[in-house]
Amino acid sequence: MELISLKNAVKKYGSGENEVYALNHAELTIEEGKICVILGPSGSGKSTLLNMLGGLDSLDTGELTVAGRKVTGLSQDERTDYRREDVGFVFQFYNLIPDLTVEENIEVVADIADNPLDLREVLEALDIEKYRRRFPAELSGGQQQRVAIARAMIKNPRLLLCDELTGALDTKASGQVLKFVEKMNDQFGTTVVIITHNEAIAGMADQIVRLKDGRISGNFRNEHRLRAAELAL
Ligand SMILES: Nc1ncnc2c1ncn2[C@@H]1O[C@H](COP(=O)(O)OP(=O)(O)OP(=O)(O)O)[C@@H](O)[C@H]1O
Repeated sequence: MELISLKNAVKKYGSGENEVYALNHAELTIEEGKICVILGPSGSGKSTLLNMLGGLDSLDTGELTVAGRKVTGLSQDERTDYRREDVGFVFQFYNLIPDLTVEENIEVVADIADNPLDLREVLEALDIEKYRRRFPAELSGGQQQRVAIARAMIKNPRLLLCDELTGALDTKASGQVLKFVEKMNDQFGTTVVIITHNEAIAGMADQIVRLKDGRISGNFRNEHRLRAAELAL
């Protein structure tokens, strides 16, 4: 079943000579329960696309539907509801709250979720139970990213959006973090969209999308999907 449908998406920045099409009539569908990796050079529109999918920004023209909800045309408040209910975000730099413990970082999101997962289940799934009373600064980058994934997953989102989630990690920690992303997809059935510069990550995708100058320049089903543990990062 289709989770995401993006039709004729246009997003422009600037005007006159400085006008840039960050998305230029982009069309994309992503099936529920799949892992989709979006690749593209710097400036190709990856972050713009992710911001649209996550309801952080709105299109100039075109239509986005996620889980049957028409995201284009939602008011600011409705978009906030969409993000809160349906989308988990993971960014390159973890964005954890430094003064809260691991557990508290996750709980603050659980508290505003309509239908959160069980905290213990999420801590166990990401193998971070042992760090629950630590503060972010007491953890390695890879461990912090696992906490960030837990925080995104606790609300049981339909969609997990990951923006360069291994960009600040070494190869070993990157592999570990990707294994946990794959586990979220397996265990909770969450649809995952990963935006990255790293071509090797595409190996774990069911769907590989390439962006160039705001256009979808490639969109393939990956028939020979690798497990995250097999990636040559
Ligand atoms: N707020 C903005 N104001 C003006 N131009 C913008 C803005 N955001 C993005 N752009 C432009 O839109 C285009 C797409 O940018 P975007 O950040 O989506 O690309 P990207 O593929 O994510 O790049 P990177 O990999 O460097 O993050 C670029 O030309 C960028 O300069």
